[in-house]
Amino acid sequence: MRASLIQIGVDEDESVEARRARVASLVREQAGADLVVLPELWTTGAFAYESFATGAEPLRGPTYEAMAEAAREAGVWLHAGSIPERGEAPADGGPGAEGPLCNTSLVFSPSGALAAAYRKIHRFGFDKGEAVLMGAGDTLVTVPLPDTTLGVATCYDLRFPELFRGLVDAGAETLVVPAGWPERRRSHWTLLAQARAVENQAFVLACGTAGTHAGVPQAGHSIVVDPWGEVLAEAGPDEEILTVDFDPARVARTREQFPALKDRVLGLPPPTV
Ligand SMILES: NC(=O)CCC(=O)C(=O)O
Repeated sequence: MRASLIQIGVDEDESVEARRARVASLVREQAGADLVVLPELWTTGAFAYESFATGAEPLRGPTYEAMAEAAREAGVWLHAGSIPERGEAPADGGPGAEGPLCNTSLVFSPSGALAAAYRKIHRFGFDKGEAVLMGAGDTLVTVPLPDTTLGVATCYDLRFPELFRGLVDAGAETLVVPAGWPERRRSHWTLLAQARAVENQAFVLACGTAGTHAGVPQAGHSIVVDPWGEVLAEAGPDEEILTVDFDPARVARTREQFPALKDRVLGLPPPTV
């Protein structure tokens, strides 16, 4: 299987419309790949909190349309990263009522059909930013492809191993993590991507952004890790397309030859004091 991770530079000197057109063209250039992956919130920037509301789109908005068409034209599975999605206003909300905002990932099939939407479960920022501006998803999402099953998670989710175990229990073999990870915590990014791969005996495809937005330099360093925890490919700090060939059958082989997942002990009682 060939995957291309498009590590987009997200800077404020490019308009959302220009970036959307540029990204659509980069996706089209990946014809021949099986899977293309984009980062988190690449239209606005994951740390551009003031732009979440102004840059919000309905699920089937301009980014959806552009990415569906690009996936179809390239004939690839496309994890189109995430958008700030504005949900529908509640029917009884009164005039001017707005629907909730979510950090929503979109996955398209090679025919351009929406295969899955995943609303980020763990929102970043503690008592600020995304954590207060966005609503949280509550549903795990897997996507069956012809040769592997994707399990999807977004950025800060990478810090929560139980989410990934849930995906593995649901059949995931390739864990796809779009992100807008800051340079300041780059060592965590690499370490956590490798940890999620080793503990789940799965491929991890983690695609971040480059550039600087809202004063936050981005880490870049998109990374592909195999089920043994080895780094198959890693990008540098700048905009880059990271292309990697991998054999999805290695997941089943690794799980068979080193069957640690079978030794899980679930439902332990709390410690006694
Ligand atoms: N956009 C994010 O989820 C950022 C996460 C992050 O900076 C971290 O976990 O560290």
